[in-house]
Amino acid sequence: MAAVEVDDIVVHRGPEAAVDGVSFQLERGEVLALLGPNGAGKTTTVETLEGLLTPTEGRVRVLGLDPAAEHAALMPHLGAMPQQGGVYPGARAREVLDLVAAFHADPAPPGEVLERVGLSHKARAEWRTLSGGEQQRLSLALALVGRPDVVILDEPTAGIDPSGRLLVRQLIADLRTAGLAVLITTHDLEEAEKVADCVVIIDRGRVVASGSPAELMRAAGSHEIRFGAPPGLDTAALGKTLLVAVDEVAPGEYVVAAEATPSNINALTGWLATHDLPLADLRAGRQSLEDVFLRLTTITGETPVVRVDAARRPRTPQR
Ligand SMILES: Nc1ncnc2c1ncn2[C@@H]1O[C@H](COP(=O)(O)OP(=O)(O)OP(=O)(O)O)[C@@H](O)[C@H]1O
Repeated sequence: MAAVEVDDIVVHRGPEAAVDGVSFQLERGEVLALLGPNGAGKTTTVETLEGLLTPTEGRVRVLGLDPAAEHAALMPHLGAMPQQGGVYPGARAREVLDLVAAFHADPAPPGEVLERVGLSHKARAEWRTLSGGEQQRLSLALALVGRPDVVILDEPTAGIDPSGRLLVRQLIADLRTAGLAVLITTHDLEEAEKVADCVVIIDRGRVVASGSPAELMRAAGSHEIRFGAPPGLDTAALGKTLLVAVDEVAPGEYVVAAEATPSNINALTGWLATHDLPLADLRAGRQSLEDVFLRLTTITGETPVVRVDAARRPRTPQR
């Protein structure tokens, strides 16, 4: 049994379906990143996993439990970090953590948790006096103090400084190593690429791609060779030789839509040599997850250009 199972759920917020046929699974010891543009349905999905919203169609299970109908049984095992803290403004950081720890049968020592999120020095500070990033860190501590089996972190690094981001990434990696199932939503695609075993990209309430970051980048045909040479090369002729598209993306800067295999590099340098053209620089590259994301999601209000479904998830076909 997967730690989290989401099967073809439809979730309404008002008359509109904010989530419209989303499926994925998350195993223990895995990190899944839910990505998507603003309004895609990430928080709606997360709130459904937390039992705060109920799907009108489909099925959700967390540790085999229905999060809405079996909320009380699930809560001790689920650590959730909401997008907004929801903490009483006058409460002190350590007090809030102690309070939440007291609800759990076997909590982690609150002092240690505060230390792990780099907030020991603010233990006595009131919530309202914490900076945005510090509030985020405290929310993360609140999600972890009950020693959960499944952790859901809604934008865990939003507003957190670069060293805090590293800390959160390390923390997520530690949780995975400890065998927890970790689901994060994020707009930080570099973060998703670094920490996630599986990425699910949703747009307008539907899954447009899922798979490991590497699978997605491979499936999107994301390899390229970049090189510098004199401006105005005959890219059509070079493209014919290489049997792929060649673009001059800036004067004297070229991108070949091909993997940097020895034979492709050989063909490219051979063509330049034949035409007595100098090679200024040569880089083998891979597009980032951000490139893939932008290709797949609706950033202009038009229909997504490419749809990839690279991995075993979702199990059921998307509608
Ligand atoms: N309380 C609500 N009442 C009605 N509609 C809502 C409510 N909350 C969200 N929505 C709508 O549901 C859709 C999905 O919103 P959701 O918050 O799940 O998106 P998201 O992917 O988390 O976005 P973001 O990246 O901006 O946080 C949006 O169209 C949003 O306007």
